Amino acid sequence: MSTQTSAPADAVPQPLVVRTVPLDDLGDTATPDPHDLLDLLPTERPLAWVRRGDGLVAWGETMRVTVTGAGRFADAERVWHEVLAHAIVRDEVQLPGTGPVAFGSFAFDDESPAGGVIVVPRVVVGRRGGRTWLTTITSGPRLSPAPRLADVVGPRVPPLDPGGVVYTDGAVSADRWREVVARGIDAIRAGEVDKVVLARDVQARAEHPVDARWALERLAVQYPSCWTFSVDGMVGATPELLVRSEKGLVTSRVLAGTIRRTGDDDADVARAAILAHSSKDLEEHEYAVSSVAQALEPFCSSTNVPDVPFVLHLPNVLHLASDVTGVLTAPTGAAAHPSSLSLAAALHPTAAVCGTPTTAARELIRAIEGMDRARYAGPVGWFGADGDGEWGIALRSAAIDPDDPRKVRLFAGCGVVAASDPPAELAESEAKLVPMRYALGRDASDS
Ligand SMILES: C=C(O[C@@H]1C=C(C(=O)O)C=C[C@H]1O)C(=O)O
Repeated sequence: MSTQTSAPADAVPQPLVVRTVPLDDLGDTATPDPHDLLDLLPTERPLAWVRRGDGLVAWGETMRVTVTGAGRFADAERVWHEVLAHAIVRDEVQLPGTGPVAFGSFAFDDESPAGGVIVVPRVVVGRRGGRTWLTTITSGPRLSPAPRLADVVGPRVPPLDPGGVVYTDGAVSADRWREVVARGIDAIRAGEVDKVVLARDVQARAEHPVDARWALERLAVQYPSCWTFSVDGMVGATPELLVRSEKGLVTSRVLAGTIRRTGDDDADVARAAILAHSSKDLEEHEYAVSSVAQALEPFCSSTNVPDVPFVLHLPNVLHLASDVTGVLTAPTGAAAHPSSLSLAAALHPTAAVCGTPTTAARELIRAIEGMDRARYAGPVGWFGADGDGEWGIALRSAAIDPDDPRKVRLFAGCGVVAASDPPAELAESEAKLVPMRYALGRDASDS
């Protein structure tokens, strides 16, 4: 386990200086458009967490903390608290996402060299429920003057078109991945696990370096009910919220159980009904919901777990979905309730992306999946000074290669139970690759 900061807390010569001011000149707040926020982003290292035009975009790096190992979440959180302890903050808006903010992305597996990162940006622009704000985070001896958007936003450079994209096999070819799924089913039948989530990657090579903003804009428009994110080269639009923690209330959107859409609305209504009654999918879903409910329980005075899932309609697939909620309480002996990142650490990996039981499923994934998931299926999101924040599961996502941004690794996985069928899972994984293929494409039908 190791922690590295580009500006370690004890070596930061000056405290963080954080100013949040209201912003009036950002689009029509009554009908938020994701472009209003995303259009502000520069090409270099854009940070984003947006949904239906609300959320946060950020750029610049005042501090970066890289972590590895099983303690990666706790290490990141410790450094964040150390830095905050000395921060000079004036927050004139006082909403979730105002004041100091850090974005993070963490590896799925404790043993992955991808580890994790939190980035404290230099500039954040946020919007929520018709209110918009600007935060600057610098370091210095005293409070800086109130920032103005015009001073911190560069000239708008439209997202760069990646050009033609060629797709090739990732670590495991599609054919061989069917065998991986078959091995997973054998392990379930042998009683090693009840459910395992198996994933694959696909390598994309674009004609030009991939500008994350190109993907973000396409994803935010096409997948408005998802959380469109960009943190340290990890880009995607996830439908699955690992945890949101806000003023003592915690929410998790659990997905598991999937059916592909046909493109025909009537047929899809019929498919939604099939999904809602499919015992195989309901079983997969139940494992995922129980894992979240059990992980939240020690931190909550009460939880609400829906009896039956609803069907979430996305352009590419339909999912069984449950919104689990809870009221946070301080665990015995602790003064405060845990931060959103600690909750994410406690929840991760849920059975929606790992399996049941967790340890055996993770071992099975290590043994048969044949790739390092890196930050795919790990927590991605942001948190603030009070620990509140939002962490999604990095699904429907891709990693832009930092050494060669023409290269992008796309990921997709599927929950496997005893009744699963390898060719059907392969087809489901293809459907889950559609959002990122679309994101790298060039016109509406490109996917
Ligand atoms: C693993 C992924 O998705 C997860 C698996 C699902 C399933 O198997 O039905 C559904 C949603 C996600 O929890 C992915 O998109 O890569």
